Amino acid sequence: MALSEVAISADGVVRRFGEVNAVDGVSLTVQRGEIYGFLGPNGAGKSTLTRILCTLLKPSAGRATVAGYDVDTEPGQVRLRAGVALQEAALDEQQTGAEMLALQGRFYGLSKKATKSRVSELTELVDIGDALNRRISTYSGGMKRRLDLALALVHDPEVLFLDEPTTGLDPVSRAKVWHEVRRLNDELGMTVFLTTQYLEEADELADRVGIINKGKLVAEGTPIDLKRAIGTDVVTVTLGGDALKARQTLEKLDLVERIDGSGETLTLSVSDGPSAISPIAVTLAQVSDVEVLELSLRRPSLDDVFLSVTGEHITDSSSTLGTSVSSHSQESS
Ligand SMILES: Nc1ncnc2c1ncn2[C@@H]1O[C@H](COP(=O)(O)OP(=O)(O)OP(=O)(O)O)[C@@H](O)[C@H]1O
Repeated sequence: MALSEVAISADGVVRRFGEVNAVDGVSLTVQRGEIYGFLGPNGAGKSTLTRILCTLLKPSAGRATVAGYDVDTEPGQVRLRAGVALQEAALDEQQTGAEMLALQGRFYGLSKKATKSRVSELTELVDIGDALNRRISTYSGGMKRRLDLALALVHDPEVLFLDEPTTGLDPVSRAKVWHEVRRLNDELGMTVFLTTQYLEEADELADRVGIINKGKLVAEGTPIDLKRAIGTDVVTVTLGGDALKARQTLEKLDLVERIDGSGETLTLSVSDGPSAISPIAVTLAQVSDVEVLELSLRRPSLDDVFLSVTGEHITDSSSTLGTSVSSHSQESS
């Protein structure tokens, strides 16, 4: 049978928990070989859709396929072709990494010989080499995630599901996971469906991003197209002194389309950032009792995309991995 070009499809998928529509009519398509970033705040419905696609949860309505098979009616076929690393890795702390990988190999019906050669391939692929023969209880958080990733790959899946693969990891471990995901995609052409609440992660890794809020897909596209569609640049001003007075003055400038934020830091939407920045600086310099502590121009971020479609920021600073969204989005735009 020819391999389907569509790796994942969801058509009007709904999942209810009592009164809550955790997933509320999501339709999306992921092509083979894509990295699809499913971005949204806590409780948006990311894990629920992932669990449905991995056959761990039944949809209340709608239809979904993975690798061409229906997740509801052909779950066995889907499981053979899908690798899954969920948020809570189910690792047995008393076993070694090698033992768990061998067990997983047997679970998928690989012979002892095939499992051994697969384990050595995986050791290289996910960079867990010398820790494999240690008990999992000695692993760091990053090591556990990488072992979990290796476990998801034992049966050489066509589609890899990663549910928030870097939540809680330090920057070095996070960079390693990103590197591995890219390598799996580049070298093996593996399709990756990755949920994240981190803007940078979606921006860095995903070919396309779907933004989910309250169970609904509210925007979808390449990170660059999504940000371009905002149509404005962003000027951020940090002020000392009478910030309210500064804001009122800025509101009178025609070139400022919108001002968000309160207190000392204001976010100004402008259609042409480079030509707006100097009138803004000159205007602020003329306001008495106001000091400009910082003035910067940036391209829109995925958070600005989220803001424009939902009226809210995606979440607090935890979504930005502790780095400035602005500097990152400037680099990647
Ligand atoms: N088993 C369940 N029973 C009842 N409600 C649930 C269940 N699982 C999820 N929910 C609810 O469904 C909604 C979506 O949850 P989900 O875990 O899919 O969100 P998420 O985007 O993955 O968030 P997080 O990043 O916090 O994991 C939330 O309101 C959650 O409380």
